[in-house]
Amino acid sequence: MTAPKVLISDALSPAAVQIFKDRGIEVDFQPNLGKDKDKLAEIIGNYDGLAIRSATKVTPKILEQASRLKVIGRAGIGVDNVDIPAATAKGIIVMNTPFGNSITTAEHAIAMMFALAREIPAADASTQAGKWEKNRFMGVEITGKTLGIIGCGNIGSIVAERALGLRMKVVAYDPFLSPERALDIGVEKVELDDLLARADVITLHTPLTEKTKNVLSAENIAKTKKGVRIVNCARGGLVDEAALRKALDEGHVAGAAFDVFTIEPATENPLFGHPNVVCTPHLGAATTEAQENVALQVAEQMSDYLLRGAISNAVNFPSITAEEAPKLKPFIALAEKLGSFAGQLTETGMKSVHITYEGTVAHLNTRALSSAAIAGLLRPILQDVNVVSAPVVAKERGIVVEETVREAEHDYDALVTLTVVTERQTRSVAGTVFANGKPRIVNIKGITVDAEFAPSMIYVTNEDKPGFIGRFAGILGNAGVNIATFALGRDAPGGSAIALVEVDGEVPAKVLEDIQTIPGVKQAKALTF
Ligand SMILES: NC(=O)C1=CN([C@@H]2O[C@H](COP(=O)(O)OP(=O)(O)OC[C@H]3O[C@@H](n4cnc5c(N)ncnc54)[C@H](O)[C@@H]3O)[C@@H](O)[C@H]2O)C=CC1
Ligand SMILES: O=C(O)CCC(=O)C(=O)O
Repeated sequence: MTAPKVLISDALSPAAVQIFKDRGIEVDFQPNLGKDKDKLAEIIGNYDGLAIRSATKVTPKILEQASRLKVIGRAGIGVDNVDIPAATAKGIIVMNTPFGNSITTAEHAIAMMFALAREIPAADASTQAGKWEKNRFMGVEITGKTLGIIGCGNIGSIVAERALGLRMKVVAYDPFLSPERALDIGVEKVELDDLLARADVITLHTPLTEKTKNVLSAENIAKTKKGVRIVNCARGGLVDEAALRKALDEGHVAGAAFDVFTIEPATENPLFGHPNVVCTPHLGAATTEAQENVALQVAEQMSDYLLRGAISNAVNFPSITAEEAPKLKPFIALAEKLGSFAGQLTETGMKSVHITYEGTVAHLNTRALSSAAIAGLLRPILQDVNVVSAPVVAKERGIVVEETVREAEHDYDALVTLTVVTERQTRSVAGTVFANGKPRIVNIKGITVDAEFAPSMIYVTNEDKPGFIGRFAGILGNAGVNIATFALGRDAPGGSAIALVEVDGEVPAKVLEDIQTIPGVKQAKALTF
């Protein structure tokens, strides 16, 4: 196997380069490339992995050229510079490092709050200009004031902890914060309007989503306490910058400290130039410690995926540990092949898919297995679908996916059963993995069979009547198609029967037509795996 190749297109700590090298991965470190999208598009096709911070924008145009890209690693938290749906559609894993820079970013928010409270940047500029304006600067004390945190996740809760240490009162608005967690952190969970009315300082720590965009709109800014100070170290776009400027100009808002802006790099912005505004150029994560953390973590995670198939902190795929990956691999192949079997036989719209995991397989990562099964199922119809994109594609098409896990209730150590409900019928197929690691199909529509998945197969359903095998073999022999293996099954003597036949080479359409003419044959289909 040739060594995977990774491109680092942003200013990551060089620690990442060393990790990739130590793990045997070829690495190109081009810290300024992210800003040159044409050059990035030109060379991205040479890489299996792309490690970035926030300067590189991974757009559909870049992804179009990324023919062998398997993983994008964001050394940081926000992945809004990556087009996740486009990456997912191409089967590219997108991972981030959700905790590596949280403390540093929380500290930046606290630093910004103090900078506002004591006007440190303006006082510094004035002092260094030789003005000694001791009477110009009159700050406010933080102790006893109320901090309103919008978004109390990793960073928000660290900010809360620090603020409580500063003897502030902390209220938090976060619809996903449980009352127990709020109690644990020591914050009062409140509604947004309550926070707006009570906070002396508001700090934002949510991602930018449709729901959080302009969470501090003109209308909401108007609901804040007069003299409020606003800190944004999360994402540009959470606050309506023009409305905030107006509120600053009118003296309703006493100060604003922004690290992030609606348009970045921010070379101009409505907030710029106001005397009570403090700005930093997206420095929230910029400490040596945080950058080492995220660089090391992203390099480890990407290497683990490229070399061992382990997935952690992916935003578009369930996690798979390095220990789990080899155990999962044969079952991923089984799930994909069972899906493919059902997909190749499905001719009408699918309504739902039910996947049952029994025995030892029930203890594996069934979400990953279900993604593989759905990819196999949809690929005969959609081609471009893959293990990463399959669940999203199924959802878009209105296909309901359900999973059941249970202890073994049969002879197999592990059994995966896939049931597909279409507009016309319900079809089940089940398989297992033998000790040699090879997936086998063991049941079709309730009829026991035993066959390996072969590159070229013929699937026949027929009435269990004498004479079928002789005629079938005759048709294949006359057409020069060699039979490699032959698996038969039936529900009862004289009942419904199934033949799953491995052949060498492609099955000519004429052969299938002739098989259909054998008395009692209901369906004959060529399958490929
Ligand atoms: N300035 C910088 O350099 C950095 C900025 N960030 C940004 O900080 C933000 C927060 O990061 P983490 O705390 O790690 O994320 P997180 O996912 O742990 O926390 C986000 C919180 O926002 C809450 N939330 C989601 N929708 C909400 C809504 N509509 N209203 C209120 N709360 C809502 C979530 O429930 C969650 O608790 C991210 O957007 C990230 O991009 C992160 C690191 C550095
Ligand atoms: O890499 C950076 O400096 C930006 C960090 C950030 O915004 C994030 O991790 O979400």
